[in-house]
Amino acid sequence: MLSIKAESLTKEFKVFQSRPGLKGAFRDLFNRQYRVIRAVDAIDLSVNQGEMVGYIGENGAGKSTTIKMLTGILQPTSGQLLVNGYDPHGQREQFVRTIGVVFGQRSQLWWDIAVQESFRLLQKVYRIPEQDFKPYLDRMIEVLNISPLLDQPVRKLSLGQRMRCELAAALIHQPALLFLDEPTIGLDVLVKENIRQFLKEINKEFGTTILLTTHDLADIEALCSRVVMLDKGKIIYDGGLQRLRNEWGDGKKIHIETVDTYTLSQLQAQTEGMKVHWIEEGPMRFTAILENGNAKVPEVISRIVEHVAVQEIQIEEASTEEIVRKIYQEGLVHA
Ligand SMILES: Nc1ncnc2c1ncn2[C@@H]1O[C@H](COP(=O)(O)OP(=O)(O)OP(=O)(O)O)[C@@H](O)[C@H]1O
Repeated sequence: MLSIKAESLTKEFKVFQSRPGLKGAFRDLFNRQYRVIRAVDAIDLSVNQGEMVGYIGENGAGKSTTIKMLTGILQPTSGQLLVNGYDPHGQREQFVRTIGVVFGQRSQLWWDIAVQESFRLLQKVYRIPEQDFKPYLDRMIEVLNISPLLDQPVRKLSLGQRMRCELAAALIHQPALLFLDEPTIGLDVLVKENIRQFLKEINKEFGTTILLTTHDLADIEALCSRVVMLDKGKIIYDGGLQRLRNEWGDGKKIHIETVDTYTLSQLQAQTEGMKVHWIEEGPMRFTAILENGNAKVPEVISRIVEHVAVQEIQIEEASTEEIVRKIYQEGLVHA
């Protein structure tokens, strides 16, 4: 079953443009001029139930605008959109019961009341029967380790504590789809790791679909097997994290330490016909740089170990962060 189905989804904003000078301001009074910004430009996106998808892009790429349409906050300018089988904007009331939302900067908990009171209020908002509410909430409290925080007002919590409570609040009605916008921003390493672990668990146990928007690519690496990359309102990559690495992560390096002394040409000879560039790092240390998906690491290694006495081998892969930076710099469509 599809959680999200978007076809040619587009959002345009009309932005008022003022003319310079006093004369311009006067003319603006009678005849306003607008410029149209296409924040999201005819995107097609299908997400299956249970998938964990990373939605990434530079500032202003159109991520928030997409999420706002997917959560029903904004009405699309054009295109088709079904989320959990609903039109998010048109059928908002039924639709919101099927999603959970965590927007890093905004809270859905009431600031001045104790956390558990917020949970109770949300139970009423979503009309969750007590027999469903209690055991599930107890489970969240345990896994997220928020029991000591329940009787504290939200304003007294640290960011990491609040984030864990936000997650419990977003999941209190057991939504099929969870939207996360920068869920680990500003958190320390340990809390980040706990939250990632928790998200993996709920995805596995309840089959919750997760759409994650983040600038922290470590979140994506830890959680998502699929990445959708947006640039100027268009999807420029939609596929596996591994494919992204294979296609863009050129410069994959193999560091080799040999037992005996070899010349550079002896090593070069082993990978003849392959797109491998060799560098001599020291008397018995060499580096092979593999070109973009053409030369495969296992094949290079097996050719080397057949004829060269090797002491140590180390493989260095480009990080997702480097790959993404490169894609934006080169501005090429590889998908
Ligand atoms: N309400 C609005 N009115 C006019 N323009 C808008 C509005 N909201 C967004 N935009 C414009 O649409 C484009 C996409 O913005 P959006 O906030 O979706 O990007 P983003 O990828 O979420 O960026 P960031 O990572 O900075 O949050 C930008 O050019 C932005 O200025």
